[in-house]
Amino acid sequence: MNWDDESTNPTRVVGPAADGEDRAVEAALRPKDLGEFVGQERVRTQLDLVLKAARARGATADHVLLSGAPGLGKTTLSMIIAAEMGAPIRITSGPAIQHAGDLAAILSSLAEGEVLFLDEIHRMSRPAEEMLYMAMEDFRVDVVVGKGPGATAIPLELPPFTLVGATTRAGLLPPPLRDRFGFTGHMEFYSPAELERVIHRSARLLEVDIADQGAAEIAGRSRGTPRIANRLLRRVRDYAQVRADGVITREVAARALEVYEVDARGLDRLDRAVLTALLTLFGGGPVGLSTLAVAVGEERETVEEVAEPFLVREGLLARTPRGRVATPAAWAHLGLTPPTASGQPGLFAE
Ligand SMILES: Nc1ncnc2c1ncn2[C@@H]1O[C@H](COP(=O)(O)OP(=O)(O)OP(=O)(O)O)[C@@H](O)[C@H]1O
Repeated sequence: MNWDDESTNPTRVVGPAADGEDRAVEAALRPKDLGEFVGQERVRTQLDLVLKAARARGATADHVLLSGAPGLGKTTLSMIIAAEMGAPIRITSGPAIQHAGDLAAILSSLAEGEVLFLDEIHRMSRPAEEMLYMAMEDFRVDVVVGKGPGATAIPLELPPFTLVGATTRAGLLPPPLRDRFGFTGHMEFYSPAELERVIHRSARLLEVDIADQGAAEIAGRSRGTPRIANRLLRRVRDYAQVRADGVITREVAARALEVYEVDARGLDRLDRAVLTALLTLFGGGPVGLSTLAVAVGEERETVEEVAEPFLVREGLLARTPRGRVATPAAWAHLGLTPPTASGQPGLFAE
């Protein structure tokens, strides 16, 4: 099974990247203003001040950098910024801008005050990135015409605009780019209570009948991510329609998510396979990544990049210099007992 490309992998119901169905329904579920946007109090309060101050000055808002994992609401916030400023928005991404000319074409066609949302800004090409520095600071680009010794740079004035850059890793951005943003917002994973609010709101929009406990059950399995919460809600709705009376109760949600192999903590089959192998075959570790990957019949990269980040975040697995090690919480989660002194003691075993 190919788990690597989460964007095309239809089997991973807890993958954070958007799939085709997500894209089709997300537009309808996006909050339209800051008041509707759930959670992220700090970013919301700070952004509210930035936008209100810009509006009061009759100016274009400062450039904004949003960092955080996929599915936490960066695209949604960029649309809210445009809406709050009463400005149009243009959406593109770093990988779509291969040449500086691609960027020049976009920048030169922006309207005054327009918001340019640049997703995955860390994946832009170097020449485009350098052009962006000048555009952000001076609202000007140099368009190079011709090649070789005869090439000339023609300066082009741009209307003031607001760049909203999004990145999963702010640390990957070169400091000169990072420094040109007036405001940086770090998006955190959502608490279960916040996800419950997201789920109730989406259920209302999708006209799905859901009990508080049903929403809590889905929230607990959504890995801190609204996109996953909305996707699980849709899968549970299907189950409720076909196998129950359409109402999402706690039992219906739990049964539905069992069908999709998402456990009470949001682990899926791959996550559990990795943990089970670590505990049952290697006594909780330490064990090398390659050995662990062979044991679960997956590629090293799949284990390292798809399964491990969430297991580490949940405090179920630790990456140590000696190899992968299960924590006491991992034994408890799978209902297993760690080996005693007569067995093979793990790093965390007493
Ligand atoms: N704070 C929030 N309140 C309510 N819904 C939210 C919130 N954040 C995200 N969502 C929902 O989650 C979905 C995914 O959000 P969005 O596309 O903005 O994430 P993203 O961070 O841009 O992801 P990616 O980096 O993969 O593009 C949206 O449909 C939106 O409805």
